[in-house]
Amino acid sequence: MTKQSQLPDTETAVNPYPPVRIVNDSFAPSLPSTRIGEHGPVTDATIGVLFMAYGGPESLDEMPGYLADIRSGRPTYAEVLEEISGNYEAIGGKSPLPEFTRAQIEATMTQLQTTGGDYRAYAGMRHWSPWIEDAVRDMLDDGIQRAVAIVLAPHYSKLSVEKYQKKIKAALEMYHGQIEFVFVNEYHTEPGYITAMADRVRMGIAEFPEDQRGSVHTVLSAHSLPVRVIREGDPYADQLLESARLIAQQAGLRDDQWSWSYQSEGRSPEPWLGPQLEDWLPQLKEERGIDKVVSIAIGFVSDHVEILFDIDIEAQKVAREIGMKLVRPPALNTDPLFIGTLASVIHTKAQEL
Ligand SMILES: C=CC1=C(C)c2cc3[nH]c(cc4nc(cc5[nH]c(cc1n2)c(C)c5CCC(=O)O)C(CCC(=O)O)=C4C)c(C)c3C=C
Ligand SMILES: [Fe+2]
Ligand SMILES: [Fe+2]
Repeated sequence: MTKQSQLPDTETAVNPYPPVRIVNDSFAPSLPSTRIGEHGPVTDATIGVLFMAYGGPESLDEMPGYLADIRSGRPTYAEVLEEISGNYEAIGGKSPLPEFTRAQIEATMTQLQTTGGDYRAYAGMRHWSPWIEDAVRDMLDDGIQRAVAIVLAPHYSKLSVEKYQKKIKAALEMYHGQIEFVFVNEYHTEPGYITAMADRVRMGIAEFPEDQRGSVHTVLSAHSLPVRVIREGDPYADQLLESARLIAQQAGLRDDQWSWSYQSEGRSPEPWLGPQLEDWLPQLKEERGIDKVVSIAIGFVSDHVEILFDIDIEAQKVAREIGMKLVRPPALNTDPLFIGTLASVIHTKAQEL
């Protein structure tokens, strides 16, 4: 999300609302249960796989609760609620993230079944239902003793992956349960992920007429974080650049044919990592005369609001205003190379159990 509303003190807080899902008769959530796919009897050989994702509201009614959780109970102001709800309205009134998450888990489990391992899938969201805590409770109820935990985000940060992992540990304490977990921390240099992203670059360039392709510039981006976090030693920014260089190399881009930017800066007043995509595009145009761009968000593995709104609507608007053609190929979603990567890192990690 962008920093449209830096907040004056005078605004009115509209919550804390409790972060609970509002359910009505016609509501069918994409992830109605933490258990995904076949769930027969658990044996000593069974390995649980806990897939974790950010979570997203599936109706605008859920927005106050969702934001209350993201903001860790700090009040959400009316202007912020209105602005973020407006962003979701612009992309269809709901987050597509839970649906993509389910599809990614189902596809990964199909791949994992070919390894001969007895894997059982669970879904747990960090900021919305079904919660990571629900998944851990269901795993304990099912008698799971050993498990792999993976976040549907390839880069490690103490503000992302570590927080998901801490939720598992807190849930085990809360339920006085014991499961031996091994954690996939990152998979940002896995060849399948890199190749799948490089394919997206090629896909984007192919959208331009053949005689223009040599002058297309690719901007790789990821969610910004406060600069302070990186100064404290967080590996997130280094991992992103490592991925970006590998993707550009794999896509056959020269150094002048690609660049890096951050996106979706949060609202806190401290400095966030930049440049932000919507500032970087005009700079590319002014300083280097670039007017054809492919935009790829390499830190996200599915199409959700940070892409569908922040790039497809906001960055597109900036591009149009400066006479730039911006192409944004689809996110990885259920790309077989990416799904193969997930299955392979999970299976490799499971050997540690
Ligand atoms: C690496 C860090 C982050 C990733 C990846 C990330 C993904 C992500 N975020 C949203 C939606 C929202 N995020 C918001 C705030 C927010 N996000 C991060 C970090 C990552 N998010 C931070 C540090 C913050 C600030 C939190 C705070 O304490 O205020 C918000 C709230 C409003 C806003 O600031 O814009 C939303 C909404 C999605 C959908 C997403 C993708 C999976
Ligand atoms: Fe955001
Ligand atoms: Fe976020």
